[in-house]
Amino acid sequence: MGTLEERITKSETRIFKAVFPSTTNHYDTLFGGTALHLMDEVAFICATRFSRKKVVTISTGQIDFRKAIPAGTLIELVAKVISVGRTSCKIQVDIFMEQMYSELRESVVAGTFSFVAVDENKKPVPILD
Ligand SMILES: CCCCCCCCCCCCCCCC(=O)SCCNC(=O)CCNC(=O)[C@H](O)C(C)(C)COP(=O)(O)OP(=O)(O)OC[C@H]1O[C@@H](n2cnc3c(N)ncnc32)[C@H](O)[C@@H]1OP(=O)(O)O
Repeated sequence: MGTLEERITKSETRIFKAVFPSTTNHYDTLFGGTALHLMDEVAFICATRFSRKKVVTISTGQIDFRKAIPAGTLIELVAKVISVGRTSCKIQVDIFMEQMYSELRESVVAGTFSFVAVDENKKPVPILD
């Protein structure tokens, strides 16, 4: 099991994607709904790896789209547990954009997602045993 800090470190979750035209809008930048979908997915994986329990999304915090993400770039989503309650945990998700053919990398989107651990009757249970 390990300490709380070890669990948080171990559950940090990263996903890379290439931004292809199939995921972009009429401005040729990543569709916001696609970004939200990917953020919820990586946050869900992080919360699941942290708790190793069934979790559901209870809320999202403010999501800041600081820069548009053009087609033809790479993105990395990084999810990390930032707070732990009795039945819930909050996950910070950052999206970093990278150029394909240079080392340029910058933080472009950030937000938080909260999850609650639930039992088979969908009732909240402790997030950690
Ligand atoms: C195009 C290709 C498609 C491909 C496809 C791939 C899909 C790739 C996507 C993957 C993504 C996966 C994501 C899956 C996860 C869902 O999809 S879940 C679906 C959406 N979520 C739901 O339906 C949940 C609905 N809500 C509920 O069922 C109930 O509110 C819950 C969660 C069981 C909680 O019940 P409750 O009685 O309200 O709980 P209560 O005891 O009051 O509070 C429980 C905890 O929540 C906290 N809480 C309550 N309200 C809030 C709030 N507003 N904010 C923060 N914390 C709160 C409380 O403080 C408490 O925390 P602790 O202090 O114990 O730590």
